[in-house]
Amino acid sequence: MSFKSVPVSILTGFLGAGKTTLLNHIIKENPNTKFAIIENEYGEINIDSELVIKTDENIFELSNGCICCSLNGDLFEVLNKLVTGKFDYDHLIIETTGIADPSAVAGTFLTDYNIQTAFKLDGTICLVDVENILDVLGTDEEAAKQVLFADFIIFNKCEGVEDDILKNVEDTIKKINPFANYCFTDFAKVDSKELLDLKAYTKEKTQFKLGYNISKQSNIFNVNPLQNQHHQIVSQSFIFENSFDLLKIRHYFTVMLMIQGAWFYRIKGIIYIEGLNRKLIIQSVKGAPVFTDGDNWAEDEVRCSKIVFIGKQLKREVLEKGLNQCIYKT
Ligand SMILES: Nc1nc2c(ncn2[C@@H]2O[C@H](COP(=O)(O)OP(=O)(O)OP(=O)(O)O)[C@@H](O)[C@H]2O)c(=O)[nH]1
Repeated sequence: MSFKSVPVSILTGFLGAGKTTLLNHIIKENPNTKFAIIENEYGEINIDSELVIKTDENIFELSNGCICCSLNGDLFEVLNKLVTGKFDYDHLIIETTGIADPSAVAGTFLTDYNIQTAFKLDGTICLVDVENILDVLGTDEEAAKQVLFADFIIFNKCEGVEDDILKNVEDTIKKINPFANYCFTDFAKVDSKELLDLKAYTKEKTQFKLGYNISKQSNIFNVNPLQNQHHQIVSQSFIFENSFDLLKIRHYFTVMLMIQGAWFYRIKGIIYIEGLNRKLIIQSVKGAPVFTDGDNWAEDEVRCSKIVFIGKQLKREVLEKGLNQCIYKT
């Protein structure tokens, strides 16, 4: 049983804003800190945990739902496991889904007496994709909740964005949340020492932030009971055991996003390509796909592809048919 009060940082930000990129940056910048990481993915399969750089961190996955609503019970279970198990860690980082309301996650640490004894919420960090945020704020209220609740805002993906657009984004975000500290960057390169030591949740500030009275006895399952709807945002996850044809799959994603890109908020996948010893990573954030090399397949690893689509009005059978056409054929 651990009796130390471990600091907790919550990473929030809309789909594809750069949360996993920040997480990897934090891990790299702090080799002497042992992190426990909770990865929540809005799909049945968890891609992010495989995209986090491999160290000896303790990584826990919460998939198939959003941490701020249906998965709150699972979060509670992982926290119990961390407290009662033989895990060695100095700091807990929770990467929420891109559509999570971080106040509900923070509430877990502020309303449950046992959890409060073991963990100390340090702060909520929100990634803002400066290229997409204005569009997203207009259509998805989750994005505004994330900005509103943040203690530190990272304006990410700034390279090449014109100054007047940046200024517009900054003004808009400051209107939503004038209290957070913030910085502008690319690939989430920030001073992580400062980020992990925000000390944002003093008792007085907490009550103000959450907007409701905190009772030591309240039950975490009752936090924000009405906010378990994420509009029409759906996720469709696929696992394929057969290998894909490199040219066909690249062509499929490029053309599909060109024609129907508006419906897709986020695509990420780890793809098994015939003839390649490396995994192929596909990423798309409201736009053209980006393909990068992943790690080599380990000798004992079962090769398969995992692909998650998140967006509106996504038809599973159509996606499945398209992907099936890209399977490698001899
Ligand atoms: N050009 C550019 N790409 C970036 C930057 N930061 C992150 N990316 C890329 O944007 C994509 C999404 O980044 P992630 O870190 O996975 O975003 P995320 O917020 O964790 O995504 P979800 O968990 O799906 O919501 C990846 O392909 C990143 O490499 C940046 O500053 N500039």
